[in-house]
Amino acid sequence: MSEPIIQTQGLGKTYGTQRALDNVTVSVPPGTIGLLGPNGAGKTTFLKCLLNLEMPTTGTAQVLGVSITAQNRESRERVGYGPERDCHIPGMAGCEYVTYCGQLSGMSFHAARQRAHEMLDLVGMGQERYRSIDTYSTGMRQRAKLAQALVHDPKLIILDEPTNGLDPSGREHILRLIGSLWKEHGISVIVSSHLLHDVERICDRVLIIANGRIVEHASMAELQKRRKRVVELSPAGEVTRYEAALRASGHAVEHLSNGRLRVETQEEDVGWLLQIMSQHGLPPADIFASPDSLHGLFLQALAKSNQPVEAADV
Ligand SMILES: Nc1ncnc2c1ncn2[C@@H]1O[C@H](COP(=O)(O)OP(=O)(O)OP(=O)(O)O)[C@@H](O)[C@H]1O
Repeated sequence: MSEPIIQTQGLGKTYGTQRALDNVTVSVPPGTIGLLGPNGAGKTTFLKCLLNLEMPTTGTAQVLGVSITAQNRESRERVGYGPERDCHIPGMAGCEYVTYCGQLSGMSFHAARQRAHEMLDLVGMGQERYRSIDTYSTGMRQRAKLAQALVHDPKLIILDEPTNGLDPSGREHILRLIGSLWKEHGISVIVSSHLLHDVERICDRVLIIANGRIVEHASMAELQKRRKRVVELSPAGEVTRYEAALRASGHAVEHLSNGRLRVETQEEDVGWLLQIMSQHGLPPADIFASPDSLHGLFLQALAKSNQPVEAADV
């Protein structure tokens, strides 16, 4: 198995009396990793501790095998960061800013300038790169932020809400790009997001954090295996007969207030349901099958942690 990109042992962070991170021990292999959790769960604190931007109160951690408290240039050269908030320098043009970030990470001016233009091309930024970032739209700022995270050719980039404020086509472009970084360039990505669908699309591994603790850490493949689909059945009449038939074949059935019957299954299709209906001579009914994937697992993980979830979090 490859070297973990992140390893933590009992990592904790307290602000005054607020425990933002609580005894986190985790080992994360390379790839595209989604960091999920509701507001205030501790995602940003976790990332900032890994980046040595916050000093943990307890525990230790290594990023790409290097202790986070070792203030060495090497770790800055190998890790890129796109923070949630704007981080540009007022008055600087996009290309000047990305070049400057490359220099801060140890590149010469000429190498940084060349690479800045390549990265601005990659994120889909055109001639706007010569304008002051102060005049940029939210989408353009997000692109500039991603370009600066990549400018020094890091082995790992850490992105906090990288698609915030992007319109659908901009979001699609950036998501595809982030999704390709590991597969095509060997750059691991840790992406913190509220958008479960985005994470599900581009990540091969998920960490869920709640109340400062990791409550789930699994590959997408493992999650797929655990995934349950929800099937709802809307019979035209004789609901009790459908219910009895489903129960007789060993299914737990929930009777919903809208008259539908709800069943959980691990089957990909509804052939099993059609078979039961046919065996019991039941007339056709409307069937609604929904893939209850990451969304359901997210809620289950949070329920275990007792962290309340706001509608906006899912
Ligand atoms: N500098 C700080 N001083 C005091 N409390 C803080 C500070 N930074 C974070 N916190 C608190 O620590 C907890 C975790 O915050 P954090 O920003 O890490 O959560 P998050 O999961 O990134 O949230 P969001 O999704 O809303 O950005 C919250 O209760 C927050 O209010």
